[in-house]
Amino acid sequence: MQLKDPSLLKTQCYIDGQWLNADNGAVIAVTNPATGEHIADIPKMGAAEAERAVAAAQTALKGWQAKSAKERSVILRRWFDLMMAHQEDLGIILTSEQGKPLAEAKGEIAYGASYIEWYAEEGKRVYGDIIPGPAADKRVLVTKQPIGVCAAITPWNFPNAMITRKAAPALAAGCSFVVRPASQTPLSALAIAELAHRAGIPAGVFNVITGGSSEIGKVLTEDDRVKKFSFTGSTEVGRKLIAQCAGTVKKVSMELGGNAPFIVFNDADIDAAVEGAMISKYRNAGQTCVCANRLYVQSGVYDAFVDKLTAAVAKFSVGNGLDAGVNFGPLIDQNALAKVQEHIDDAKAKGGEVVAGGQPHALGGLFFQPTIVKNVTQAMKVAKEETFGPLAPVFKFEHEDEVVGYANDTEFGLAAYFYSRDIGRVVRVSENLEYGMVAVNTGILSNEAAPFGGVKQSGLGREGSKYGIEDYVEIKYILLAI
Ligand SMILES: NC(=O)C1=CN([C@@H]2O[C@H](COP(=O)(O)OP(=O)(O)OC[C@H]3O[C@@H](n4cnc5c(N)ncnc54)[C@H](OP(=O)(O)O)[C@@H]3O)[C@@H](O)[C@H]2O)C=CC1
Ligand SMILES: O=C(O)CCCC(=O)O
Repeated sequence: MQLKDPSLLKTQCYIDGQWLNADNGAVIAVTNPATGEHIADIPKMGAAEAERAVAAAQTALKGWQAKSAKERSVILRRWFDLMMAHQEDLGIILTSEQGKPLAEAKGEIAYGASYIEWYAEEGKRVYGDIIPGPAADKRVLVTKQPIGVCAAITPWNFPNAMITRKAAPALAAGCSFVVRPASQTPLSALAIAELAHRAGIPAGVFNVITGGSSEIGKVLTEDDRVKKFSFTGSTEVGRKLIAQCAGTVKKVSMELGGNAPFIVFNDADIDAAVEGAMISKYRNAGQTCVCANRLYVQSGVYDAFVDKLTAAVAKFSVGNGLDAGVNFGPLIDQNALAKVQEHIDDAKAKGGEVVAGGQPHALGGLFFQPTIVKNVTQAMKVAKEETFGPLAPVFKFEHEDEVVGYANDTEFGLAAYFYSRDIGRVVRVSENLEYGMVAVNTGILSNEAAPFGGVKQSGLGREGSKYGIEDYVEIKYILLAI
């Protein structure tokens, strides 16, 4: 890895301001999904080290919450500046462990850093209220206080932004934080810790621990010192972690699976819809929870849309994300490839027609061809399950009510997209889609100013925006008799 600042490549955990190995010296290998090359070994820590990280966060809490919001803001702003100053190196580390093309990785660094910038400001605006009391001699005061030690488990698909999106509001509110990143992508998390150290975040306020997911997860969800737990990942694991948090009645936030519909009506701007589908479907090789999973196209524009999408997909340059010109990287692992292939095979067996891709890429390894299948129906697996890969299944529909019914026929409710130029339809469909986020005439909706999150089994809580910090504070009511 050619870094301008090689000291950003950390291979130890960051606990209580110290760089540490696992007690027993065990390690986990990190490999580059594009090349299979071994990049680093990181500590395989367990319950004992996790308890120490929680203890450090508990000890550091007092000093951090005693600082003024403005003092915390100055430190967070420094963290943001450092992240942007090292955007190129952080991008290279991210691409090397995760696979997404370098331009996308650098985009994620800026996106991740934007949450730190946002909450450096928002932390100063955690307002309370003074409410007229129930009697003339009473005043009701409402204040918001940091919830306490916060913990998080994050996934491999956004190794930087899924950490900053949780840590920034926590730290801005005056909480301390322990994160356990995915074992496939720990190096981005450790680089973030190095920059937290350089920014002057006090020891114990921000901790990164790598290692066994169930062992560490058990401590982070069951230790009573942790007051708030946040997770991004699959719905299956999320359910388990919510249950584990129940024993100590922790506040939880969950960003879980999606099954995003992407609807194109006859009155849409088809070129804009194709452009939106390209980014919504194929960003990060289809591995985001807000990726379009089901493309519903009205019959009048179905053939034109499929033809234009097929032409656009043919222009992808697949390869190692660090190579110039590459804009489509590998998948994360063999399980991911197998799931994409399973969904394609199921669709083909039930009458779907592959019009682009359809199989592993000639480059071999973890590369899969960007794929489009047409003549897809509700009977196929792709209608119900999240593919989390580069497969665009295109369904045909006739009527607005029919497609809204299909779109809502899922236990998930994270993101939905649609294209239409009819203002009445835009309002109706936006209101009728049972999703936490709806994008109209655009294929990308994530930004730090907006509340990111889902309804139904896609999760609990919101991240980003003025709403995101609410999860990291407790409301205290003080009754004042005068
Ligand atoms: N909402 C989203 O953004 C994401 C959704 N997904 C969905 O999940 C599917 C499977 O992906 P996968 O990576 O396996 O997702 P997981 O939900 O299994 O992994 C997400 C994170 O949870 C950790 N984890 C897994 N099991 C436990 C456990 N029992 N206790 C504590 N932590 C745990 C993982 O650790 P480890 O390091 O061991 O993997 C990782 O850090 C994808 O195909 C996709 O459909 C996946 C990732 C992100
Ligand atoms: O897949 C995810 O959970 C990360 C969301 C990506 C985004 O913020 O757009």
